[in-house]
Amino acid sequence: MPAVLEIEGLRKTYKSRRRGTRNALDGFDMRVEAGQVHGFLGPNGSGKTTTLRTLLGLIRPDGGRMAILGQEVPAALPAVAGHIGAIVESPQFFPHFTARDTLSLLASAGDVPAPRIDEVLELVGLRDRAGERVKTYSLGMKQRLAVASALLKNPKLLILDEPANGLDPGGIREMRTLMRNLAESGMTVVLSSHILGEIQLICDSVTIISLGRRVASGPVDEVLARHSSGAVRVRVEAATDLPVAAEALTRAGIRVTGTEPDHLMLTGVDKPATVTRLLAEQGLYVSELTRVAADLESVFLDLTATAPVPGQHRQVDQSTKVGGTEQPTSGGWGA
Ligand SMILES: Nc1ncnc2c1ncn2[C@@H]1O[C@H](COP(=O)(O)OP(=O)(O)OP(=O)(O)O)[C@@H](O)[C@H]1O
Repeated sequence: MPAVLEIEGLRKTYKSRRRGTRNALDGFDMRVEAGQVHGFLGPNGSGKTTTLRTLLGLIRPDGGRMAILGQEVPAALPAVAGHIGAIVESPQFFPHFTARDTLSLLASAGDVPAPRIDEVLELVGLRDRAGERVKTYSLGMKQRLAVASALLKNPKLLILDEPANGLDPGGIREMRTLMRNLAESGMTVVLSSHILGEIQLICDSVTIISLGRRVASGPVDEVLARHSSGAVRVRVEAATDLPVAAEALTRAGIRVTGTEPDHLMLTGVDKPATVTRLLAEQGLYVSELTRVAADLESVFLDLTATAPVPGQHRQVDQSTKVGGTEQPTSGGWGA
């Protein structure tokens, strides 16, 4: 079966007189199979929005190819646009309109039959509040209205940029249930998110992007299994010594992917005895050293510290880490 979404070698360079040249996408690949909830992950500035905007024909790429539902885009966008629902920029609604007014306006503009309005209101759980003005809605309700508007055309592919952004835990859970229900009804959902625990719960598969290139992709379980090797939790006798421990391990080329109040998370540890030795050299005594299955967050943090090899044009999956510990300049984390 052809992929619902296929991207190969996508390139985009922004040029501006003030900021110079910036490679936002540097030969990026992505593939999403039908009926999946697919997570699109990357640090700030890694190229997610550029990818989604390029897919939707809002930005012209400098190279590479893209296909949606088996048709090459942007050439076939007029033919496939009716099968795509997308929220890439924060949608703006008329504050004095009700949700029903808003959807009616969009439905008549898009030739969507009126009964579909009630269907989408039901799907996103806004039917009871559909007669209230949007300005009285919570952020979560506005997000659900945005999803409802993207669902009007009953798309085969739904693309959502940060759908859980700013939502409280209850809102995030509702969004999760909605995504799963949509996938079960046969829709393919691509969502970018910064909430990695959420992506791990919600998604069947993921693509991780860093510095405009793919660093990992595949079913969530496989990505975790492939990148879990060498994940270790370490405690020392006095928790106040953890910063010294982290520094010594980092100096020796071990990646510290998490610093908790009472322990450190490490990756890339071939021999746990190395950790014991390095810490003993600092006069620190290990009280726990446990191999753990990595979660998506630690895999992500590890992978996005991976930089392309200068001068080589290939996916970062095969490239090396810069200095073992260096973070990409465009890295960073959080919304
Ligand atoms: N219009 C533009 N002009 C110049 N540079 C841009 C423009 N838009 C994006 N960039 C740069 O391209 C790179 C990729 O940006 P992009 O917005 O695609 O990243 P992102 O992964 O969506 O980030 P975030 O998670 O912060 O939204 C960044 O270095 C960004 O500064």
